Amino acid sequence: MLEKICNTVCLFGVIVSSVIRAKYRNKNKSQVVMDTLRRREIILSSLTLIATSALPVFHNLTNLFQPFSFDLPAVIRIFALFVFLLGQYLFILAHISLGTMWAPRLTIRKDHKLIRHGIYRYLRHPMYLATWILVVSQGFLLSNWGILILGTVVWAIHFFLRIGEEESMLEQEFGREYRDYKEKSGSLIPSNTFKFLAFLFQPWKDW
Ligand SMILES: C[S@@+](CC[C@H](N)C(=O)[O-])C[C@H]1O[C@@H](n2cnc3c(N)ncnc32)[C@H](O)[C@@H]1O
Repeated sequence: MLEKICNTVCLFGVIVSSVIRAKYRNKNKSQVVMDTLRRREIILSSLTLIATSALPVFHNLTNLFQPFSFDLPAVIRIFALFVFLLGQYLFILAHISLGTMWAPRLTIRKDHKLIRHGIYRYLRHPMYLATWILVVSQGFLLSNWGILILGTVVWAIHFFLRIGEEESMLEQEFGREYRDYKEKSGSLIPSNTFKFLAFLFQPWKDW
């Protein structure tokens, strides 16, 4: 029963993320003026999508990674379920705050604005934090080494290659404003934990 719930939540999570991304992708029509490392980003984004979303869904439907399954006490699975839902929540909040400035690759748009409100007030990379949480908790939810290791390794490569490039690109575009923002926010760990937690309980006060 618990296994079925976990599998369904994972599937549901992939559907929710895809719907959100499609919504913001369609909204964003303004011209791209900078597309840093385009080819590398297309390849890495595709691999990340396959390893963290497509394969888990495929496994869910076909038992593709069955030989890599492991047993997990119910209490750890339930914990992983809550962590996974927290990751989804952060992912949704980050999309709401970043709005039309969101892009799947490293791009700067015409009239690009630096977002410093909502969840970005505390964290510069809430989507990446959410992705870390989702990738790891998903491996435990599905209790499968194949899903856990493949997703984590592919995402880790993408994350470590991308994060420095993204910060340099934004610093080049926004200069002093970005350096000031960097001083006042955390990368993956919130600058002010208490205010951050308060924000998570009432995000509508500062979308
Ligand atoms: C996939 S999003 C990830 C955003 C962020 N790193 C995160 O983890 O939430 C990458 C795009 O967001 C844009 N971006 C990242 N931080 C931004 C900010 N604070 N304001 C505006 N655009 C931002 C970049 O231009 C890039 O094209």
